[in-house]
Amino acid sequence: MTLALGCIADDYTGASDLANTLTRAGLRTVQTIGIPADDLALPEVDAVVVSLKSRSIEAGLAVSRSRAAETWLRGRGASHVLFKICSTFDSTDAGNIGPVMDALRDDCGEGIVLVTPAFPETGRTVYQGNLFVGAVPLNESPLKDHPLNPMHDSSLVRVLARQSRTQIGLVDLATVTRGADAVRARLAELAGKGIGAAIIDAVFDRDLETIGLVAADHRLSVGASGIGLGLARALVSTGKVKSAAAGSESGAAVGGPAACLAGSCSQATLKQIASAEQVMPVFHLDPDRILTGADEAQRALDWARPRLAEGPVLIASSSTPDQVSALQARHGRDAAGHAIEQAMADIAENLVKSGVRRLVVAGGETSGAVVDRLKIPGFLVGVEIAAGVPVLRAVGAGGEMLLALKSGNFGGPEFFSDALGLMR
Ligand SMILES: Nc1ncnc2c1ncn2[C@@H]1O[C@H](COP(=O)(O)OP(=O)(O)OP(=O)(O)O)[C@@H](O)[C@H]1O
Ligand SMILES: O=C(O)[C@@H](O)C(=O)CO
Repeated sequence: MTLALGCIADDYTGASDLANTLTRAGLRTVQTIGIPADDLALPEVDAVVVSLKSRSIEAGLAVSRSRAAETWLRGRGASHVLFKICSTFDSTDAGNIGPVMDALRDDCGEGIVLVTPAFPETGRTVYQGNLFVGAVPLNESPLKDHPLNPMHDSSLVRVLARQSRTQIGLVDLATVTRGADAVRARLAELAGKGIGAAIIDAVFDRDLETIGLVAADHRLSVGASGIGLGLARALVSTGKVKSAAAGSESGAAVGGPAACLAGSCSQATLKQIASAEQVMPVFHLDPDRILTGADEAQRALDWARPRLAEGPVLIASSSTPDQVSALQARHGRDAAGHAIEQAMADIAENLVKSGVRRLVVAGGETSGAVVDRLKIPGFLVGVEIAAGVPVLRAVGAGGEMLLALKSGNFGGPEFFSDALGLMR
């Protein structure tokens, strides 16, 4: 297998978002959980997305795991590696986008790295280096209340400069609009000044196509699914990859009981839970009980098991920003997040033991905890449920299973029923 594109994603939902984008753009793509074991049989593909759970861990660990993934991908022929980050640039001043970018850049000897989280299909655009989420700048969006990495600055040039060892430049939209050669000239100018990375503006998919053409000549880029789209289209349009039919079917029906787990506290997920209340039974976990050692997971399982034969159920830990802040003040941010993720993993593991074969999970960290616990080594990409969220078929696991891993902010109000409707 010689890869046309290697990708390292900093969380599992982000990885499936990217794998979905690459597949839709014609690249045969597989998503692996971590670096694949040597004995994992992978199909012949153009792109591998190695999913890490490195967004919110200590920067040194994020760097070492990303480096190992890069070595594996380059060893399979990937001349370009995309480090997939969140389209809302989820990170703190301690990292992890800057430190991982710096390390990968050193490893591959890249002069200047293009960076953009733009993903117009989901409302993420970048103008003059400022990230917009829908109509508002990042710092006015719901991301200002994110439980793990509240985002308070929309200027990505500033945000990345606080995290990185290199100076950060800007390639503005006027330059992108003038085309690939104009972007190349601007990058050469910035690199000549010793600048090692540049935020690049993008508002429309056509901007991403220009960016993809330029990025494809480099060894490394950093961004969300938008730059993945640009890279994939560039690989197809330059003939480096023969376009494959998008993965519109996810194999034979799996059937069996279905369940949804929500650990995301995003506004989108809160709305989706409220809609689900109309069509399926919903159990609201008590986060305080999880943190004080009560067997809240068992209480949820006792509630769920008798209901599974009648239809899907949803178990949610999600709370409003005020409730999240109050819980974190009582127990600490990391302890709260970790304990709830582990409770979700316990619930998922036991639901699967009870026969659940179709599982929808909301939230990147939550999905990471669940997929790790289920020991799933990788996924094939099926139909798209919503922008950035495909149906995933587990590969190499014990039994057949379908999953959907939803990034916190993605999907319409009916997401849970939309997903289950496509997971047969
Ligand atoms: N009620 C709650 N109070 C405090 N923290 C919570 C609560 N419910 C869940 N959490 C934690 O909040 C974090 C949510 O992160 P997660 O990545 O799962 O969702 P998200 O950030 O909305 O999704 P994404 O990363 O895909 O955008 C997790 O660590 C989870 O355990
Ligand atoms: O890019 C995004 O917004 C998503 O794929 C994601 O990474 C959220 O966790």
